[in-house]
Amino acid sequence: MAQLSYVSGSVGLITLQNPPVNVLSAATRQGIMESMKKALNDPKVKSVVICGQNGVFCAGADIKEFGPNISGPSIVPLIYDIEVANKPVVAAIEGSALGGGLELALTCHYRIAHSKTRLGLPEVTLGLLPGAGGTQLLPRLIGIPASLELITTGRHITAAEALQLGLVDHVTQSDTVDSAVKFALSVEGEPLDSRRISKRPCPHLPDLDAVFEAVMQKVRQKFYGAIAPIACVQAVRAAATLPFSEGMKREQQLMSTLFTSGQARALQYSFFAQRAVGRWSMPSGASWNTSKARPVHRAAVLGLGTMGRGITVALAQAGVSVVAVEIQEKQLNEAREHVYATLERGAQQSGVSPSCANITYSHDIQAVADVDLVIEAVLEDLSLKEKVFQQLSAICKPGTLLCSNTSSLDLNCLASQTKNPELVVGMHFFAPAHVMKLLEVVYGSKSSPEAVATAMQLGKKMGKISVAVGNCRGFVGNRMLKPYIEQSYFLLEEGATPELVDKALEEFGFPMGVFRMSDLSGLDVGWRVRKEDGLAEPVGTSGQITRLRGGRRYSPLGDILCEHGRFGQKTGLGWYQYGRPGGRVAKSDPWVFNLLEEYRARLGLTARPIDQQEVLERCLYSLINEGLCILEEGFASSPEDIDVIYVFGYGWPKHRGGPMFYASMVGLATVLERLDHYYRSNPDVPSLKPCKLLRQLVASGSPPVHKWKEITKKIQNRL
Ligand SMILES: CC(C)(COP(=O)(O)OP(=O)(O)OC[C@H]1O[C@@H](n2cnc3c(N)ncnc32)[C@H](O)[C@@H]1OP(=O)(O)O)[C@@H](O)C(=O)NCCC(=O)NCCSC(=O)/C=C/CCCCCCCCCCCCC(=O)O
Repeated sequence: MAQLSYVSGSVGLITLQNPPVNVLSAATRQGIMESMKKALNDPKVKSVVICGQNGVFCAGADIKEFGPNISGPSIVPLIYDIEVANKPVVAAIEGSALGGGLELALTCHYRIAHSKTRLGLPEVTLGLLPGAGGTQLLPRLIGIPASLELITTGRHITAAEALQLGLVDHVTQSDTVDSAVKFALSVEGEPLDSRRISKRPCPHLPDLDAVFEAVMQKVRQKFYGAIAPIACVQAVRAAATLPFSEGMKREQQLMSTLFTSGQARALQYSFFAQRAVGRWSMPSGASWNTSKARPVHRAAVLGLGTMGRGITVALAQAGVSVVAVEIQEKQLNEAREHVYATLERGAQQSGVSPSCANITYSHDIQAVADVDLVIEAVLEDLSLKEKVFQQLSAICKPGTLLCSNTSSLDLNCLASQTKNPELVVGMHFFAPAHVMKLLEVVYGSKSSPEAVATAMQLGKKMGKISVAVGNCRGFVGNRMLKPYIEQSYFLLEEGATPELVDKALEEFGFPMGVFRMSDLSGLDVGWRVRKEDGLAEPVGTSGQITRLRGGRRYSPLGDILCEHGRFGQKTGLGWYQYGRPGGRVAKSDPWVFNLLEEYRARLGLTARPIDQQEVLERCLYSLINEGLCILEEGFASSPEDIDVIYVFGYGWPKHRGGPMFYASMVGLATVLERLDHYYRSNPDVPSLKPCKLLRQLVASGSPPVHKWKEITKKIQNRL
């Protein structure tokens, strides 16, 4: 797992060999230790170069090994043997140097990086801190402010930025190992004391207390509820105030607390879940490793409203040539300007040139005739979309993939309008489409595996985390949102306020509670759907209110707000007041309190005290229950799919893993017991009725999330 060879007469070359990304698993650590010992004891060796096989230096500790019993040599003493070595050690960094990989490089006396390398200390994103000395070494090398920023965000940086910060000594465009070997030869025999970072003092920072206080406040706000960023700040503070050995002890202390935390488990689960969703499968058995994606060189976006514009930007930024079509001239011109400005801004931020040259605009749908793939993003109206799909099917060259950005309509209806329904899939983006990471790739009953593979691959190219899901109402994300929102309305009827419900959810870790979120996305969207479903009927001021519709409890509160023109932020009024249309700052609105009181009085409902626990249980457990139904019915193929959708599309707090992981942390038996309890007192609310899969999982001893598939398969086989 690490090999010593000899080059250029006097250089010992240690190569990490643990594909694909040379993580520091037990055998690799053992290999480094033995190779280092051999090289240092060999009088022929005057310098050492450490590199990684296959163009990757090292992605850090092996996360799969984390747990109560880590075997093999400990990482900290191992890499510090490198710093104390009496022969110069040079890190030849290419590909990635992350976490423990970067810490390994920091204990080397010199660092040469290839220009395409990414470096960083991303441990915070795994619920940890850089626990192999990173919090003590980095501030001594690049100073406190830059270290705080890198360590608390876990951001990966380019070699150019690393050079600017003083994190690496040289950046090369040519062969990294060759450059490092030449460099090692040039420094043989030179004194090493000044090269040992642990021996350096931390650069002085005036107003130390004020700097740390400000960073701590920022971190608490930005990563609400997460403990790792706070521990990171505390550890860096130790570097600034304590001698190295004391700082190391503090780092280890803080690391021990994080290492066994539920948050670390959740974040590490999420790391692997993000990768697992790429290994998609369909109920037919087709999957990622049996289906070949087609190349997409040229794509079209049809409809340049908010979503269409974001999708155009995302495609252009991914280097795909785009034909952007909008039939309304005014909207087309506005879109062109908007897309241009967004690309310019993005280019300024990332330091690359904008990709405007990749886009052509047209108001004629015929312009899509020779593209490889179309993404339709016209208004969310079934008959309009059906017409568009008929046209696309007639215009596009044979084999063009036809995708819809619908968030709720039946994909099979759209596919049935085309000559080749196997070429139709959903690509459900989230607003803003060029920013949000999530993409639901929806397969209909006739979608071909090749079409799914192509949409998944295009999503990856656009930097999205793509999840393949089945074609049920609302797909996965929005379907689960329905019972969550429904419960929040029922809670208002029973005595809660929007503020109380939102506070509970925001303290749980959502960036916005359900009511603030609804105000942001627009209350009229759901209202239109409910009207189409025949649920929302005008109430008026003196009309009768029926709470039982379609055989189940229904709350018309959202409809009443819409009847008063309160569509949320865009109208300046919704569940809160915003001062003006488009305002962002939510303020409590006495109008809403009065409405709730009058509403309860009209229905003879008595307000009762509701606590945060009840809000969380009812909103979250009903959402979890719906997720389990989706798994049971096979519209998502694994709990990881659902969790990734919720974390990356719906603001579920990352450090809680996702709804399925959270349920397993709370205890499936507890979730079942609470749902049973609430369903008993609300038998007209079917979303509170625990689903079969939940009962089955509990009956099987509540296995961990990665074992649920065995049980879902059994249920599906019986259906
Ligand atoms: C950028 C990447 C490196 C590469 O990206 P890409 O090319 O897209 O490839 P991927 O698909 O992402 O990855 C390929 C496969 O490799 C797997 N992988 C990647 N990284 C790791 C890893 N670090 N560990 C394990 N596996 C990894 C990945 O899953 C893929 O496989 P598969 O498809 O899933 O099968 C990108 O991969 C990336 O960003 N990787 C993560 C980098 C990272 O986060 N590194 C930091 C790791 S944590 C670390 O380094 C910590 C260091 C300090 C260690 C100190 C340890 C002390 C422990 C003791 C603490 C005391 C406890 C006391 C307890 C008590 O008191 O009891």
